Amino acid sequence: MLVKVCGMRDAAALAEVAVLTPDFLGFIFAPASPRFVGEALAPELVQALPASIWKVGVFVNETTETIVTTAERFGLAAVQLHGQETPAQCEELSEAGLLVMKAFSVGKAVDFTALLPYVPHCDFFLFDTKGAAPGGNGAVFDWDLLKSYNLPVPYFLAGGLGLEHAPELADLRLPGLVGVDLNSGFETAPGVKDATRVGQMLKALRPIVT
Ligand SMILES: O=C(O)c1ccccc1N[C@@H]1O[C@H](COP(=O)(O)O)[C@@H](O)[C@H]1O
Repeated sequence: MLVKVCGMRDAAALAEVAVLTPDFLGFIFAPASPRFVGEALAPELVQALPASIWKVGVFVNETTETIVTTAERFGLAAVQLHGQETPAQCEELSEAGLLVMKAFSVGKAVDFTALLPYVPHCDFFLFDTKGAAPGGNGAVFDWDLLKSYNLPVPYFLAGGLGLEHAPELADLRLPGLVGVDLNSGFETAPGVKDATRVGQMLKALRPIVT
């Protein structure tokens, strides 16, 4: 199971979590989020992270130009699009050399056919719980809705995941599921990850991590 730890904005916590070598580290560039990177992290700090960790910029309805400029500034190799971004914008970002992860909000039902135009332009999908904010709502959705997923794009499961979900996630088998996204459930304050809890989750999901 791939693990993405999202919403990094505290330099000390970032250093502690990076040592645990999650597969992906996420940085939020949505100004309305309490996890907005803003001036909290120097670009050089993000650029200096181990090359083995994918650095992901999370954006909500930003222009392609802003996303590409931010990615270059922080040395991001991947983008997570967490708003109403179009398939055409996914294509532009993919052509700019970025790994593209398109997030979709899940409510009481999902229509996977609506995702078909995104298939050729995305490396991953991410399913998150529909809520008041575009992301980071800290709520879990009904994972059974993903049992009928039949598209060729692998996806991450997100939305309110916490350490209490570790046993269920370790055994979870859903078509297309390749990873999980850890965010507000692993914080001592918004944007301050608790490396101890992240480490425990990694150990549960990737038992070879010591
Ligand atoms: O975390 C945020 O503040 C945020 C803001 C805007 C877009 C995405 C955001 N986070 C993403 O939301 C999901 C679920 O987070 P949570 O576990 O419910 O806190 C996750 O993919 C984050 O990357």
